[in-house]
Amino acid sequence: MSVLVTGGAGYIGSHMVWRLLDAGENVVVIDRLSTGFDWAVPAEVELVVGDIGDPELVGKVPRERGVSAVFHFAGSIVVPESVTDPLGYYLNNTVKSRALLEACVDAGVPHFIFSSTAAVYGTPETADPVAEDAALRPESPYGTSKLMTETMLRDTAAAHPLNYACLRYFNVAGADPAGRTGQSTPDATHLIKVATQAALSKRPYMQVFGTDYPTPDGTCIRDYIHVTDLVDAHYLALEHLRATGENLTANCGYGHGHSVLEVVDVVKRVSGSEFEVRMADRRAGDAVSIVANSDRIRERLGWKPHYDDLEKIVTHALNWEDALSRRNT
Ligand SMILES: NC(=O)c1ccc[n+]([C@@H]2O[C@H](COP(=O)([O-])OP(=O)(O)OC[C@H]3O[C@@H](n4cnc5c(N)ncnc54)[C@H](O)[C@@H]3O)[C@@H](O)[C@H]2O)c1
Ligand SMILES: O=c1ccn([C@@H]2O[C@H](COP(=O)(O)OP(=O)(O)O[C@H]3O[C@H](CO)[C@@H](O)[C@H](O)[C@H]3O)[C@@H](O)[C@H]2O)c(=O)[nH]1
Repeated sequence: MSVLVTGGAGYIGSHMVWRLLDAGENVVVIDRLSTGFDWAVPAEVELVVGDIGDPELVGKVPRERGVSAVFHFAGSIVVPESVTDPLGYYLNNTVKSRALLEACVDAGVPHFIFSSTAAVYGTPETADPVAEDAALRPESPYGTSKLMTETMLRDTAAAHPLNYACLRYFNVAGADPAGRTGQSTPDATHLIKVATQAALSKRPYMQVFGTDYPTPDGTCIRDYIHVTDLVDAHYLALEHLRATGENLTANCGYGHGHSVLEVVDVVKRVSGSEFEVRMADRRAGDAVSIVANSDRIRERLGWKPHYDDLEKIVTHALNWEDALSRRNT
């Protein structure tokens, strides 16, 4: 039997692949390599280059490889891009997830673990950490495209012998502490990635989007979760589905946040680089503050994070960014 990882050549998916290998699982990856890299997939893992929306491909792989669980990471992930290209996002994140799900039902795959997002909540009503039963009011086509897949999963699991976990990630950052993989997309827009690139002079400067928010230092607050703790949560979710068959929707975050300026300060301190930071206007669509209530994942899965420390997250991100420079030259 094997475990299928869609998007396994991407940032989070490649960490999942290593986590599964570390646990002794057989792994197969489907990735079309739009933002992922073939070299990010370990040599011992079969990489099927193709699209999860291709019914022939997704019809074949689960049957031929005896797939007993799917981790579904493949998708489009840039919130502002989804605003200008909503149909592209509904196609890649919703329509193609439907094709994959149908193939899983047809092949009798019992367990499905889905990459959802904090963007399903939109801007929370209060500054308190947001729990899973909060109102679901996505503010972008990206968030809606993910919520629609959550809904498809719920309804499919009610009708077929398939169970699922929807894991709603907050801000994923950092890299494999052993240096085996990391965030490799050169034009990624995520704060910690951008700041580490500025620290290593891969960018001439970075910008802080908005300094007049109603927060202590005027910049937005996010809950940054180390990618290794995130993939640990995924593996626990798989064990939970295998053991209990109970569906689960859970936030993945630590339960406390950091402002943009705090992140920038930590990157400067850890890197020892005084890179230029320009204060800029607010970026469209940014929530002021969003932090996870993570009680459910801790209680139901017994999840205990090991890297709940911004300095460690930044250190690992910097180490990977540095290693990438050597790979690119
Ligand atoms: N990075 C974050 O902070 C974050 C937060 C919340 C949710 N997520 C979700 O996690 C998942 C992984 O994100 P990531 O940061 O690793 O992004 P990524 O872009 O690094 O990885 C996505 C992978 O999917 C592949 N892919 C995209 N569309 C595909 C398709 N139609 N068929 C086959 N392969 C396809 C890409 O080539 C890439 O390798 C996404 O679903 C994203 O929405 C990410
Ligand atoms: O160069 C930069 C990049 C970001 N930011 C700010 O940093 C914060 C975090 O931004 P970013 O790292 O782009 O993440 P988010 O926009 O919060 O979105 C991420 O986190 C969401 C979950 O919270 C996921 O759904 C998304 O896929 C993922 O991109 C925001 O206030 C940004 O305005 C800057 O000031 N300068």
